[in-house]
Amino acid sequence: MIHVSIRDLKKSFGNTYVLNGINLDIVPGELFFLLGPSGCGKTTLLRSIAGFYEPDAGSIHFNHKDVTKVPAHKRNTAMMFQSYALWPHMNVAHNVAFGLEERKLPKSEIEERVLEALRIVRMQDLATRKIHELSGGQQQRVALARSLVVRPQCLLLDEPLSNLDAGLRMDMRNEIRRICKEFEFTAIYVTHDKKEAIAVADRMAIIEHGQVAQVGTPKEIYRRPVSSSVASFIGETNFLTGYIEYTYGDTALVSTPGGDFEGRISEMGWTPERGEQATVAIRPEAFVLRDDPSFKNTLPVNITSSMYLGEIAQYQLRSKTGDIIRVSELNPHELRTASQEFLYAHAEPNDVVILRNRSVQPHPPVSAS
Ligand SMILES: Nc1ncnc2c1ncn2[C@@H]1O[C@H](COP(=O)(O)OP(=O)(O)OP(=O)(O)O)[C@@H](O)[C@H]1O
Repeated sequence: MIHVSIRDLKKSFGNTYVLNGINLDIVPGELFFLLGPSGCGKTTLLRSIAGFYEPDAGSIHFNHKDVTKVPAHKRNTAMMFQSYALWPHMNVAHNVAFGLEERKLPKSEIEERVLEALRIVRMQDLATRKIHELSGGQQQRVALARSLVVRPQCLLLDEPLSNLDAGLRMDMRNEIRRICKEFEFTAIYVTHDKKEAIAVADRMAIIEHGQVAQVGTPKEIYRRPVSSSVASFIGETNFLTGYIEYTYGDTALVSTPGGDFEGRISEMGWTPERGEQATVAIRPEAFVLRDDPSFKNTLPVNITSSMYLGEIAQYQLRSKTGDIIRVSELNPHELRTASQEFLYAHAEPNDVVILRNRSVQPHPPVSAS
């Protein structure tokens, strides 16, 4: 198990910085996810950790040892790619053994380690099968065994499940978590699948424009995002803008044109001042539709469209001031239909996040000059 420490990491291609000062600590035995929009630099960061790219600036330490300039084959990491590129003409065991044979290890040790890796992924009974005789999920397991056979200190996974269908993905993500936890790997996992990350990660980093926007457990990031971009990246969110009325502890009240909302302040160390602009973020499932206007934290709305989807009902609503609000109602007994009459969309303060308003910057390429 290793501790991976990344400091001020920068990497450019041509004159554009793709990693723009990454700082991260991944603790021993942690299953850590890198998540973010396409092109934000996730794969570049993973490849830098593997040693395939040398950064322009900054450092990478494994257990306090500086590996920034150590070549990939001496880092004791194993990387599993999106396309798992197995050799079709070789059988399972031979595919797994290949990396060890290249390293010229003794035959008996290779056999022992291949068997151990196949046991971990529960493929020991299919060791002599040809790759083309395996299902997609079984091929995936062979690719994982091939990564594990080198006994890496750190397992790096780049979209490892993107070639699998939905059912297999679910099985394999649970399997990857089981293996990482049982054998105490430090693992760094890149995906753009938010549900996969929320279900499997111990912690995750949201990367935006080559920088870390937020680090936390899936619950922390889902329930207390630090910005509107993180909030909307990780799940659907309603935003209302307004002004701070008052603050106490980690709670603030924001007055929006449609109604007042009390909620939790998104960022540690930010003490909003009265009159400061702020944004209220509320997930669709955090709203409850009521006929009674007497609740606090409520927005008068009318329904513009509604859809029954079995386990949930989805509503699109319009507030008096024209804001479009989306609400999901779990286990709906009846579907409310579009009407001109006002209902009241209520959210508990604990489910409301108060975000600091920052001027939203479009993302120009950052010059590496
Ligand atoms: N070898 C390279 N040469 C030039 N540009 C590159 C290279 N590798 C990546 N890039 C660029 O760097 C940016 C980040 O790429 P990267 O693959 O790290 O993003 P990502 O977050 O993994 O994206 P995705 O989710 O789409 O896989 C992209 O604009 C990409 O085109």
